[in-house]
Amino acid sequence: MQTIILIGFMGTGKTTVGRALAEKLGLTQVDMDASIEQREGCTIADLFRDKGEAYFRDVESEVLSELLQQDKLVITTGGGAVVRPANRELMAQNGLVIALDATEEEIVKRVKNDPDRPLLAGDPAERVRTLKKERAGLYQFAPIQIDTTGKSVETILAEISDQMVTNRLSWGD
Ligand SMILES: Nc1ncnc2c1ncn2[C@@H]1O[C@H](COP(=O)(O)OP(=O)(O)O)[C@@H](O)[C@H]1O
Ligand SMILES: O=C(O)C1=C[C@@H](OP(=O)(O)O)[C@@H](O)[C@H](O)C1
Ligand SMILES: [Mg+2]
Repeated sequence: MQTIILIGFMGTGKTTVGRALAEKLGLTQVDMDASIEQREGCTIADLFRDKGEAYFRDVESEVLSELLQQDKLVITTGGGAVVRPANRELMAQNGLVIALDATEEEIVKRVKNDPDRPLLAGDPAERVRTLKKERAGLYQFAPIQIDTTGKSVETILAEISDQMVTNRLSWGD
């Protein structure tokens, strides 16, 4: 079984759907943000505050390349892991990439009361609108694209399976 990588903007459900997908396929889920927090011994919010975003991006890239050396994982990335072209290339070459999306309104509804996303601090609706525009296109390299708006996790898993068949993709041996 090859490694599966979930990408998508913040709040599109990568961590949540990845957990269910790993359970369904009998794989281990590794959430990159959780790995970074464990490695650095602090929360993502603390890391941004104390060391800055550039430092976070360096750790994120290291964690990604280490995880991609293993098979049989479901890796749930942070929404900005696709910003560096080298990371996108690594993902495309070393796993099956699934992109999740949702409307701005749905994302804001899901994350507005969550203090754990430093890039959405202040006015979450404005931050989502601006950042989502800035990052438009960076998630398009995934062969599977799922709009999660208004859908249950079960429906999302079913749509992933449907697209696997339609696009003649395999989970690997
Ligand atoms: N399909 C869904 N429908 C409604 N709420 C969802 C859905 N998927 C995730 N959520 C909720 O949205 C929030 C963000 O989900 P999360 O999995 O952390 O997203 P990501 O990892 O992409 O930032 C969580 O509170 C989660 O419970
Ligand atoms: O989009 C981003 O730049 C980020 C997304 C977050 O992960 P989620 O997408 O799981 O919220 C987390 O990695 C960090 O706050 C930065
Ligand atoms: Mg997440």
